[in-house]
Amino acid sequence: MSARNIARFWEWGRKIICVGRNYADHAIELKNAIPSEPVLFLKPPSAYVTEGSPILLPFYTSSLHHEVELGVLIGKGGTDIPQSSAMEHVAGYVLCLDMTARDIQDQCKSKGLPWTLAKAFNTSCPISDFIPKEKIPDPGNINLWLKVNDTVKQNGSTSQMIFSIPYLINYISQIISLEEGDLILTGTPKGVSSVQEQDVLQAGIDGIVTMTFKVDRKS
Ligand SMILES: O=C([O-])CC(=O)C(=O)O
Ligand SMILES: [Mg+2]
Repeated sequence: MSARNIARFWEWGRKIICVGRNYADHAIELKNAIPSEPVLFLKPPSAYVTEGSPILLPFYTSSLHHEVELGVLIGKGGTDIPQSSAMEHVAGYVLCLDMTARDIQDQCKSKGLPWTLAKAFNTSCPISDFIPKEKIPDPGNINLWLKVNDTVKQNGSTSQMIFSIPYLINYISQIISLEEGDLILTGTPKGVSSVQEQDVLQAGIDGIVTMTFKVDRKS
């Protein structure tokens, strides 16, 4: 069997672990408390979508939001990974969108129900090309941006994260063992807003990567 290619990790069927409220400015814009420990939720691998395919509006939402996030790709698995060696477990990065049915999430929050319908639907995790680790020497200080139809909506630095990447790898791996090919979405800065059918979303990491996705409705 030929060696698997980490650059096509989304085909491996591994976990997508998402961190919520990791930027104070975004927690505040949605009137959430600033967390004292990371807020975690999951997306299934069927949430992945790559450039060339559209983001599909779920039929049950009227408020689909974009959230641009840095994705950290695990290259070496582990349990109880110490912060001091956490970065040795990283293979690289991807730019991600944590697409969120905000109206459904609000309903789930008020009813005390899980966020699965709001966060885990097909195409809820658009991703860029794989970015090898060496291309981002300091992932704690890069700029993420997102435009909807050429209007800038989000523009924030990963230096604003409440919980750093080593902290998140240590915290998550004490609860959910990490495996090669798992992806951690590290949360979104402020500026989330709703998108409509036929909108074009462009996102990037300054100097590193850009990606473009169209929003469509399932035919
Ligand atoms: O706002 C949310 O839904 C939580 C979240 O995913 C984030 O902060 O990135
Ligand atoms: Mg998010």
